[in-house]
Amino acid sequence: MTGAPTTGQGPAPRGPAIDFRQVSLTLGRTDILRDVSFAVKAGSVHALVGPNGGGKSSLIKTLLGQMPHRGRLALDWPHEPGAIGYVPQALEFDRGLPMTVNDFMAAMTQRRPAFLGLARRRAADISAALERVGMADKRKRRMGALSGGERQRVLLAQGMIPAPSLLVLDEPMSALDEAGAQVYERLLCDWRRAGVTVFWVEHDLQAVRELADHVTGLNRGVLFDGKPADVLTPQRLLELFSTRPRLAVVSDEPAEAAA
Ligand SMILES: Nc1ncnc2c1ncn2[C@@H]1O[C@H](COP(=O)(O)OP(=O)(O)OP(=O)(O)O)[C@@H](O)[C@H]1O
Repeated sequence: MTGAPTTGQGPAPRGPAIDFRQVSLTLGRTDILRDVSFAVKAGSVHALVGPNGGGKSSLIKTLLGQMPHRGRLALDWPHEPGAIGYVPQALEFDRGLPMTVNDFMAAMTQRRPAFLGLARRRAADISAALERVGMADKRKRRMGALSGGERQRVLLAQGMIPAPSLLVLDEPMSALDEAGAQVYERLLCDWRRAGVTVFWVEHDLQAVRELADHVTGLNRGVLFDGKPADVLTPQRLLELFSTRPRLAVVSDEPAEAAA
């Protein structure tokens, strides 16, 4: 056992605590993240909110080791390191591609090429994951023929194989309809019960208020950090999503660029 903090409620966590300590990211000449410091408790559902372009996806990519950051980023696992599931914001692909849901799940979750079919070892996991998101009956549909919400359910399903101890979700609810949102809420309950750490970028602040244990506001740097009921105050939200600070930045640009 390590000294990972726990949520103080529910089961012993199987997911890691995460410590961001003065994490900065500069791409080209742009400061994307500046001295970002906050902690995610092991086994908690932790939401990340902020305006468009505030650096949320970049922080996720940094967490996944895909960005040349400065500062310290540590994952403190309660036991052996487990699997990390990642659900991206969207999936870019040619809609005309003859790729079924089964093909996509095979390509995402097994090493052998998808055209050789599903590995027997993975077939049961894939069926169970598609069942959990309500997509088992559409597994032979072409990915390009699915609605945005259905594609998002499939993206959630691929993030569940192999069973993750840490789930990193980039706006998983953005295209979900009401039924899809209920599916997602059930999954969150299951993950919380299993002690999985969930790090979740979300724009729907009502969902964050109802479903997250903790929330961090990010706009290049950390704006606030705490329990949703304490920190998501009307004044905070006004400041967070106000366009005025960005207009001030734009006014520094040459006139034609700002137009
Ligand atoms: N590879 C890159 N090179 C240069 N700038 C980048 C790169 N990736 C992202 N950025 C810039 O970093 C800033 C933060 O982008 P990011 O996608 O992390 O924000 P976000 O908070 O996830 O936004 P949204 O809510 O709109 O998805 C943006 O100004 C974006 O243009």
